[in-house]
Amino acid sequence: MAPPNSGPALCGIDEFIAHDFDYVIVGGGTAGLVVAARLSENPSVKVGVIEAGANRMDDKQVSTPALYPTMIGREEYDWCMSSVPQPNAGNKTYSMPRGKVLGGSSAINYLMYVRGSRKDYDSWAALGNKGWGWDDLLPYFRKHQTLDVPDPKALPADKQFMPHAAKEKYHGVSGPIHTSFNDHYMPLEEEFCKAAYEVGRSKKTLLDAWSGDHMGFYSSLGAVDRTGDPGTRSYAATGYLRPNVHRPNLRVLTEAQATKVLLQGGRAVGIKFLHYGKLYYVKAAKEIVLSTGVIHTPQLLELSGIGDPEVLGRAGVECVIENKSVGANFQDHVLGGMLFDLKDGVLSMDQLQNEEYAKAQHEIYEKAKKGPYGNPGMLMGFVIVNQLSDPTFANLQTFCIPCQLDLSAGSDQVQFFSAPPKGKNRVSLLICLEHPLSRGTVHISSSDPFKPPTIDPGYFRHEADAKILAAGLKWLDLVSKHPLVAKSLGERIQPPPNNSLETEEQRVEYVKNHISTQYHLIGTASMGEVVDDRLRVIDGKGRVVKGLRVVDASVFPGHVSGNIMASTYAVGEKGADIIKEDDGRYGLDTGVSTARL
Ligand SMILES: Cc1cc2nc3c(=O)[nH]c(=O)nc-3n(C[C@H](O)[C@H](O)[C@H](O)COP(=O)(O)OP(=O)(O)OC[C@H]3O[C@@H](n4cnc5c(N)ncnc54)[C@H](O)[C@@H]3O)c2cc1C
Repeated sequence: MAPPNSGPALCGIDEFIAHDFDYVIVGGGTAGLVVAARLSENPSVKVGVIEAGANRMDDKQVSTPALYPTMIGREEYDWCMSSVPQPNAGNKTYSMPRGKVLGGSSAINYLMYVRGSRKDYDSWAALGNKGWGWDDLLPYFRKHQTLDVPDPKALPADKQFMPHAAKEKYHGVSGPIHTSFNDHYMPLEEEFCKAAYEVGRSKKTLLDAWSGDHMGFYSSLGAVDRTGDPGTRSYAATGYLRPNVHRPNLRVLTEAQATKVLLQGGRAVGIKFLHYGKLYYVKAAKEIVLSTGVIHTPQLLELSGIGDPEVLGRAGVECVIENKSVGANFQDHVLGGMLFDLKDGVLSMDQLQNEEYAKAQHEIYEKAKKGPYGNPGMLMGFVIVNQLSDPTFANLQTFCIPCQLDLSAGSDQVQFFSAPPKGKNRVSLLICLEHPLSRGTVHISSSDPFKPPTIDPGYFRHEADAKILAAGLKWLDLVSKHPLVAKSLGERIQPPPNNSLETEEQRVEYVKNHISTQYHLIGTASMGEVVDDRLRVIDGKGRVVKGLRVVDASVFPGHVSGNIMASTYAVGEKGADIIKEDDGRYGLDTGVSTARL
């Protein structure tokens, strides 16, 4: 039985401003709620959280796993931001969905629970960020996770399809975020998996895709709870806040937007924020922790006078602390691929367009929390294209998602999820660039905190990125022609059949004009540049700004292969342990060494 979705910690404005906080966390999202939960474990430490979105823990759009597309582009859930036109990607502007709700992007994301490869994190450490390699982070991956162990009888016979997790070594058994394998999938997913192994000539020894080696193809874990609150999304609000809403030393204010970090003598002392049209201030005796995510963290730093003097000057903000790296190093995973009609009788999630089928499945979900509504698409894999072959380091991720995802409208997320023509069942075969060489920026263009920052993802700024994605498209074309997959496919809808993929030039041209974001933004307050390896904000000369840290996905210094929610939780957990260690009030047994093993 899940605990209640509200409690004293979720308070109103009068109570919030009446508190004296040690720590104020700005952004009650994926990482922010991890930090809030961990710091408030000590009852004598007072923690406040300011979140712009609302508490939607009671909302079925959030809790029903397969309803994720219905939240994109709606202001109750999504910040609804867009990029500037991308000259190397069809000159289009691209939607940049971000969760504006308690739990942040973990409340609206696609729930895929993936970890990068060992080498991804070892590269962070190799850049000089001490303590951020794979071996350092593994305890924090385990600490945030509960692996809901599936009933072996319910699993497919093919162990490659759902690699049995070696839970003792790589997985947590009592962390706040539940992860599980799907208990409903389409036969086509299993066949795609087998075909991809044959085409990819990958090794077949995948033991555990969460062990720092995820090469291969499989149905992934998802952040779906199958034991505590079965069939529902497990996310930062349900995992890290819900069990702690009774804590007297934790207060969370929702629908409050921070507009500035208050600095006094070079030290962060408080936050200015707006709540229902009224301005307020709140102080932090110890620290301010920015966890507002990859777009809003650089925005808040810049609005507060921390950044590149030229950028700040153009926006009419006085530079107080110079650091030219704020808002730079933006990276995203770019998604391309193909769309096929399925042959008559082969079903996909698009069948949910059929009212009768949808009603029947909805009833099954309501009663048993099973069926397509409780099981978002999870079939994925990691591939290496030959020109960049390092056997441990995937440069492409692939997906077989049993529904239409319209890449011809990939710049507009609402259209991307549009339904196929009535009666059609479709499948999307996707390929995603994992380690882009292109870099983008996120900067303010005005001192108005309510004007969204200028987001320039820099898609395909580096020509090699389009070539790697195009090589992935060629690989995907081969998988689609493998007899195991081809037997279910009807007409190729995208690229249209007359759009040849024979030459590299044709493939590059195609991918440049048919991409979507995979929503894996990172890097705008990069470790080593904007924060040090203890996540303290630094100036351009490496000097620490007292009382101010960043803990969210903006601190990732380089990209990881795979979806990044799990890495963000791990960064949140490790960030919290670092803060505890520096605080000195948590006792010896709550430091880094105690991450549960
Ligand atoms: C649509 C979508 C699908 C995705 N799918 C997957 C997936 O399947 N698997 C996966 O691993 N990853 C996925 N991701 C990525 C992953 O969810 C994010 O990278 C991660 O959750 C980011 O965490 P964060 O803590 O950095 O930011 P967020 O979780 O976005 O948290 C930031 C919080 O700060 C709040 N905030 C911002 N500005 C202010 C302000 N000024 N004042 C107060 N509050 C503010 C926001 O409202 C938000 O709650 C997806 C992301 C999206 C958007």
